[in-house]
Amino acid sequence: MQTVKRAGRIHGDVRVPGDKSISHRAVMFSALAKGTTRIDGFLAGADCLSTISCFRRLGIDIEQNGENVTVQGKGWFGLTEPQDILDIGNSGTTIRLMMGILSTQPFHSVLIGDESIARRPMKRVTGPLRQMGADIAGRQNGEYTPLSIRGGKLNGVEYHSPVSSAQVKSAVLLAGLQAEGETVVYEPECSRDHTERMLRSFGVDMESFDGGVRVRGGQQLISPGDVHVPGDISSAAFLLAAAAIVPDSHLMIRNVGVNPTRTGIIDVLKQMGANLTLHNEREVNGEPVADIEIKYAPLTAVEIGGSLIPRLIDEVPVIAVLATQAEGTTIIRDAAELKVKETNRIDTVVAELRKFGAGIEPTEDGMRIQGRTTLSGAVCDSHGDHRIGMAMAIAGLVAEGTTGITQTEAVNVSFPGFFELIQTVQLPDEK
Ligand SMILES: O=C(O)C1=C[C@@H](OP(=O)(O)O)[C@@H](O)[C@H](O)C1
Ligand SMILES: C=C(OP(=O)(O)O)C(=O)O
Repeated sequence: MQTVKRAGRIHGDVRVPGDKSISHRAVMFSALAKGTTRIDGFLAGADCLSTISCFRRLGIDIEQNGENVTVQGKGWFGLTEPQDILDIGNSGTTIRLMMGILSTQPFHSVLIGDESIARRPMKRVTGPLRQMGADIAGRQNGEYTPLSIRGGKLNGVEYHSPVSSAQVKSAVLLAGLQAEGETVVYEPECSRDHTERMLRSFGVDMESFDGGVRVRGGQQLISPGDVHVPGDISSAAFLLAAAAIVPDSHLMIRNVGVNPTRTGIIDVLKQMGANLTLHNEREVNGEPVADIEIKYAPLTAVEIGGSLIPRLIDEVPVIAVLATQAEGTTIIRDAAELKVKETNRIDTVVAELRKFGAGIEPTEDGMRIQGRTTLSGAVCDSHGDHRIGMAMAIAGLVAEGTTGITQTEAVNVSFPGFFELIQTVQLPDEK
């Protein structure tokens, strides 16, 4: 069991590991482009390592040394039929994007993952890919893993996704890249656009418009040679939250990706009254990057919903922690997608924060959190969900006494070194 003690203050000048979404795509697209691509800043977390292992099984030579990865791409149709099943571990991004890619390949493959993945819905991807002509089988008619895909010739599709999901959008666009004709994906609210940005840096022509993305089939990827992955704003969010709720804190986080489809957490922190500034704003590989400085300031409650939700979906667990320390009632709505992440994050956040004495209620599509509350150290569980484990650790930094968290190995999915890093940025509470 990992323990966290109430912190005196949070201070320092740090970096966080590479962006998970960008790291997955960097490996996938490099494998699909002919020639050598060097990736730096790669997230060597369990999810992105699953992506590497799957592409090795598809015949791609990948050398990985910590944050440095070299991929010997063989072109879109250079992949070979895997001799064994492809195990994507805990990673929803890996399985859904690979479904799109494998649907275009002239061979058979089988995808499995862990028990959390086995509960996550896949019809949202199986459905449009079948419409395009892919032959996919799986439990409950393709809703759940294991999934078996026999790829082949696809036709373009005009797909109106009922959910705002970058994984759905990316899977359909990737399949569309090798389909006959044009593929258009519409979504209710704009989800993260790393696929579109990185594919453009690999020479693909695609049009983003209000409400969707359009791509023409029959395009090949051309490696840019190097891909630089910025720090993950979803990981930085835990440190930003810590500095936002522990009095007297002052923290600088360098080299963080600030793509506007991901910066909902910055908007929310500012709206709550946090003293937060972006420095040295620049663009790297078509992705906006900045250094983020935050100083403690008292917080007030917020209402969060609508188009903001996809821009902060993975940050909701830690936003709930922030809300326990903000004056007033915070309401989060339009976030039913939380129910189909690694855990049902509405249920797990509510159950675990209640152990600290937080005033938090689940709703149909979100939660309602009463602030500000004095939290008491508790023994809580990550439920095997990295973001829940880290959010509870941040709660532990303001809770009276000591907090214990079980199943914390899950944090390696997206933030290896998390507990060591929060140790280095905190001064002990001397009260
Ligand atoms: O495309 C991606 O890299 C991701 C998309 C999001 O999922 P959805 O597409 O299911 O919203 C997000 O929650 C996940 O952590 C990463
Ligand atoms: C939901 C997440 O990832 P994935 O869907 O890739 O498992 C996450 O990282 O919070």
